[in-house]
Amino acid sequence: MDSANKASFHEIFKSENEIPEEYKVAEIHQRVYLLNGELVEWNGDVQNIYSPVCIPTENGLERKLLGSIPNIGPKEAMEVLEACVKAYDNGLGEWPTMSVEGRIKCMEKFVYLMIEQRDVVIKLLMWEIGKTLADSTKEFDRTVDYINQTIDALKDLDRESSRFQQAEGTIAQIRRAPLGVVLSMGPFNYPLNEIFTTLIPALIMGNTILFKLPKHGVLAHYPLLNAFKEAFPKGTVNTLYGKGSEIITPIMESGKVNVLAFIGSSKVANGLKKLHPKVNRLRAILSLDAKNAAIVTKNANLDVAVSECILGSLSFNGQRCTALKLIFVQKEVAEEFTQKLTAAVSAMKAGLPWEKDVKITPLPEVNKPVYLKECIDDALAKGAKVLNENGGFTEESFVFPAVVYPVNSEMKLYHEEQFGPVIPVVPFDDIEEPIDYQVNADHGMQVSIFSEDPMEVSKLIDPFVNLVSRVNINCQAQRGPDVFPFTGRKDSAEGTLSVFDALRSFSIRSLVAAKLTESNKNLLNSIVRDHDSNFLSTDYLF
Ligand SMILES: NC(=O)C1=CN([C@@H]2O[C@H](COP(=O)(O)OP(=O)(O)OC[C@H]3O[C@@H](n4cnc5c(N)ncnc54)[C@H](OP(=O)(O)O)[C@@H]3O)[C@@H](O)[C@H]2O)C=CC1
Ligand SMILES: O=C(O)[C@H](O)COP(=O)(O)O
Repeated sequence: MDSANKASFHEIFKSENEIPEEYKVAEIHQRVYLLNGELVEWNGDVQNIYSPVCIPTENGLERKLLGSIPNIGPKEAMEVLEACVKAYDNGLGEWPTMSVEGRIKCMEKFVYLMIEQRDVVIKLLMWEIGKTLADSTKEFDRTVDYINQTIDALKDLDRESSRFQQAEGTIAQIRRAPLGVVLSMGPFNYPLNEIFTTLIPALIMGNTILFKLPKHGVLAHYPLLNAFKEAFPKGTVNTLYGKGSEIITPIMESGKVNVLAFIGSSKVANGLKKLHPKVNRLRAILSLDAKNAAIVTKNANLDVAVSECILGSLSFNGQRCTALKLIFVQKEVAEEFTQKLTAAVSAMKAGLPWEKDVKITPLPEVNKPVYLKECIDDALAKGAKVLNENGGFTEESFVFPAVVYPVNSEMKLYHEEQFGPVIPVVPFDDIEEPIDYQVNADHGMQVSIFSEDPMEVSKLIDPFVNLVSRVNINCQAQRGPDVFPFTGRKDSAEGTLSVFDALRSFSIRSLVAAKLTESNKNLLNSIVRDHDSNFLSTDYLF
């Protein structure tokens, strides 16, 4: 890389006085955690939280200190678990027995209090994980929408379970009952949204929750602690802060967690599952790693393919499980495609999260720049090139995206989930090659097919529908809309999330059944009206 190009990236990190006042945040030194409805004070060990945004100092670039959080130990972690177990009380606690209407009211109060914290949470997301202003705002608003959609979906579900079914002389009402104590954990790339995609449906179905936040993104939750405390009964929601390996291990080993709701890497998820002494009693709802491929055939509209592959590969610097992490391009169009791709990547603006039009921002994971360099060097040593001039340029936490070509199955970039701003491009002759990749991959989440030929598209859909859980046609891979099912095959997922699926995943269908006689009909009719007296449907079977 020549020094003129490097110089243009030195401007990325600004001194504190160059940061606009409206985007500055005060340090947060959190000394409380939520236990049994109280914000319990913590005077022990703490963990410092740093931003991926660096500040130039006399000693060079340094990650800005954002604050600190309690490092609670195993003893306190077990108290948090016990509060949760007690609040559930074998299904007899205040929360699991509360009417659906009552739970919805609590959730509505929570959303109201959450929205009051919108601006500060968005600012913290930018500082803690380096997400752009547009994407941080989207993460917050999407989370609020998700909660509201969940409330609506629960109303529909409750209406459904107010009805009776009858077959073979038996009549039954199918109720949705909670599962128990849910441990919810999530990754750093959507620290707010991902935790809430399990915590909210689990909670509203009557389970009690303890949750552990990722170390990048934990402070963005601090303004919401009070909302949890105010909105829900004691012990219903409890928080864990500290080193995952120290505090989660005893919790899992206790056997008192009924549901592990985990979004993150399969390595950590599988390790946690194994700790449960009776793993058959543990329900696991997991959303895990993926290496989604794009397939650009000779019949693709290359402009569409390039713009969607860039969105897919580089939104939030490629740090999404749904990101496109390997691009197959048919040899006939490989040169034109890579030229267009390289030009578009080179034109992307790098900078700090709140700056206008910025798409490429600093990365939170301290070791990520070194790991990405290893992957790129491995490919270079095996015959690939970085096509764009500044590709892979690194300055402390910042890495400019690299288009690497031609990548093959001997290289790390072909197999490993880079989860960062590197686009490996694989030329292919025969369409069987990307299919083989998917057959042999450990993951099976999504694929994106780019072609304008209906016959070709139709021929490709069938194998891929059976290899992954979503086939995208002429568009990038993504989780949304959140009402669509979100899952994966092989190491990519266990269970399904979405506004509707999650309510079902965090509950069990529990029957109230009776012989179909005239007197039972009358009895059940009056029971269902009682159960439903202050809520919803009057649309009964009889
Ligand atoms: N399918 C999906 O929906 C998504 C999947 N992902 C996947 O997540 C990964 C990236 O996220 P990342 O945050 O690095 O995932 P990790 O699996 O490293 O972390 C997820 C959570 O587990 C905690 N944790 C990590 N190690 C341990 C341990 N030994 N014991 C207990 N808890 C632990 C983390 O806490 P701490 O931060 O404190 O270490 C964090 O809260 C990628 O593989 C990506 O594909 C990401 C987003 C969505
Ligand atoms: O965390 C992730 O990577 C998400 O599940 C991806 O969500 P998105 O496709 O909406 O960005």
